[in-house]
Amino acid sequence: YSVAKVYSDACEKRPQEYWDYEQGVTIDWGKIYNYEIINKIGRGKYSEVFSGKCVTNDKPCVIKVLKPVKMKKIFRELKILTNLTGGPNVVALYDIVQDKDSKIPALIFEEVKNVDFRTLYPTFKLSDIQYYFTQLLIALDYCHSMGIMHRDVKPQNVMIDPIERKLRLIDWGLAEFYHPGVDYNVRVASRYHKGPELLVNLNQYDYSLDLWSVGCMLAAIVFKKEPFFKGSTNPDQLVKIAAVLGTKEMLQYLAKYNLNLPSEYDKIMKDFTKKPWSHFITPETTLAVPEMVDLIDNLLRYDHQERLTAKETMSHTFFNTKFD
Ligand SMILES: CN1CCn2c1nc1c(Br)c(Br)c(Br)c(Br)c12
Ligand code: NA
Repeated sequence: YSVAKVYSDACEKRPQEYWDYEQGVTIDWGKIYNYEIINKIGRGKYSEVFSGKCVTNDKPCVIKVLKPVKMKKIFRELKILTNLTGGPNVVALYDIVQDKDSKIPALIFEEVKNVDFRTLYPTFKLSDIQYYFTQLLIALDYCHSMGIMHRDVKPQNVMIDPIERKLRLIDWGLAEFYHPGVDYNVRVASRYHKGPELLVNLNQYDYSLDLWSVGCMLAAIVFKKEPFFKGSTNPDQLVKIAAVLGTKEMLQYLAKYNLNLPSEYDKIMKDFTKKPWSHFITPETTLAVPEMVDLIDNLLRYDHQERLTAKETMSHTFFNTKFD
């Protein structure tokens, strides 16, 4: 049994309609003819994404056309977006429109002039990491305080406009409301950013899952290894984690939560010694200052209960040190 260290009562202290999306969501549908599609900018498992324009005010927008999935999942994303929109560094939802014949909802968002992370991150100095990761942590502490885990934190879901120094957390399609004692689906997040709890079927996870993903993002930038844990399959993802954090330490983690290593690991798990973080430092990893390494060490923990919370992370010495 595991309960979140923080914000464990965020949902129960709010009225049922705040978190109960099963009853359906009253949608104040906008008008689809108010929006013009300009270009396709992306496509995922659950949606196609376009740059667009709002014809009434000529403002640019992003149009996320949902692929037909269970209405319950659509209601969940809509409920979460309406609860969070307007919050710090959460992508603003402008409108919800329905394609008249297909009846599929399309979400209209504020536009962020995003620069792809593969181009942007290598330009980061320590002060940029301090600034942008503070903005990301502000968004995460906010959504956690609102009883919501994002569950898909990764560079592709963190839009950054370096000109305006604007950061927005996007794609709340996998986000979920946190309730103590609930067994959650472990098939969430994207492989390279999946926390160990998802890979060992620890279903009672919480907001701390998002902080594992933040740790993966920081380690990839600082140790110049994108992604930091590159598993070829979900089971291999845990092997890649154990190769760094150690196999004995993993077994101690499993024992704490009375979990057995799922059988798919029998043939692939090896007996790895825990690597010191210095193992990843080279003459090129100039960003790997002691304060950063200590921060990464306190995020990339097997045990989700040991990880820093979003608020604790913002108070870590790394964010309170002046780097030249
Ligand atoms: C695949 N790409 C590239 C840029 N971009 C993509 N998906 C986006 C979504 Br969903 C939103 Br909401 C916003 Br805002 C931006 Br910008 C997005
Ligand atoms: Na989105």
